[in-house]
Amino acid sequence: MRFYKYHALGNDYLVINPEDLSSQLTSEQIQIICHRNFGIGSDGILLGPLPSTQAQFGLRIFNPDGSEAEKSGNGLRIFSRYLWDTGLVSAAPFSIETLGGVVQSVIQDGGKIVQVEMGTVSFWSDDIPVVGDRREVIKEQINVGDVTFTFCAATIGNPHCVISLTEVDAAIAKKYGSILETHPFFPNRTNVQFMQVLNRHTIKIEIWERGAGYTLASGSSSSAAAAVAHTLGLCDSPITVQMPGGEILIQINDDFKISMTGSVTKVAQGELSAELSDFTPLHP
Ligand SMILES: N[C@@H](CCC[C@H](N)C(=O)O)C(=O)O
Repeated sequence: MRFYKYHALGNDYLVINPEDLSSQLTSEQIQIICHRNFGIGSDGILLGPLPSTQAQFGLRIFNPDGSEAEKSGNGLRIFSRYLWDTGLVSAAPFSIETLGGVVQSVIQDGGKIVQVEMGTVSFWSDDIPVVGDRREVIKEQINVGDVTFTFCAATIGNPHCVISLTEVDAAIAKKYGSILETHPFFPNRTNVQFMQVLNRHTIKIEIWERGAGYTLASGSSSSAAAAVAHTLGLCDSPITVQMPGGEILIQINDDFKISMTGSVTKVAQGELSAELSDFTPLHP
């Protein structure tokens, strides 16, 4: 089975073309392939191009724990670059259908930069989802052990919990991320961002991803956090999102439509050993 490995600001994905699969990928296979020791190692798998009646291409996105994500901003930039590298698209905009909706991509700088129209951010509880009465989830309280955070929740197709603090670092994301990811407020779990506003056009985020854990960058997290900063009146579009892996530019229009621009880097391509698919580690 062929794979193509790319990273987007250190958030790495494997592209697998369904034409190279003899059968559906199982959750266990996804977990092994993504495992940093027992497999190739990645923050997820992009399965495509798939047929679509809504867009030129279809895409399915899987997290390293085997769960399926509705959307992935870095994943969409990487998949767009794969389509460019394989000659399936040109410089003209093209559409991709995901579980979280249809997006439009434009290749820039020979594939090194990709701009994606990510769709519209919603803060409504029934869209995200968040339990409780239907409302926009803005500046609510959430208890994590003996700590209470003020958070906002948003969706850009996948769920996000955004916590604004005066200072953020990797340690706080790693300490509280997994508890917030699986908090009962979020029936489908959630991605988590700890956000520090640096100025009216710049934020810094530390990320704990649903089904992936701590990652160096996230496009959908950047979209959600920037939208929260904007709706709280703390930032104005365009917003540069600083992450450990690098920066993404987020533009927000008056209807909260999000445009995301960021880099993509090709890492490798190769063949997955048949032996790997048969391997079942004791503790994956
Ligand atoms: N890294 C991605 C997010 C991938 C999906 C996320 N883990 C989820 O389950 O929603 C990004 O760049 O958006």
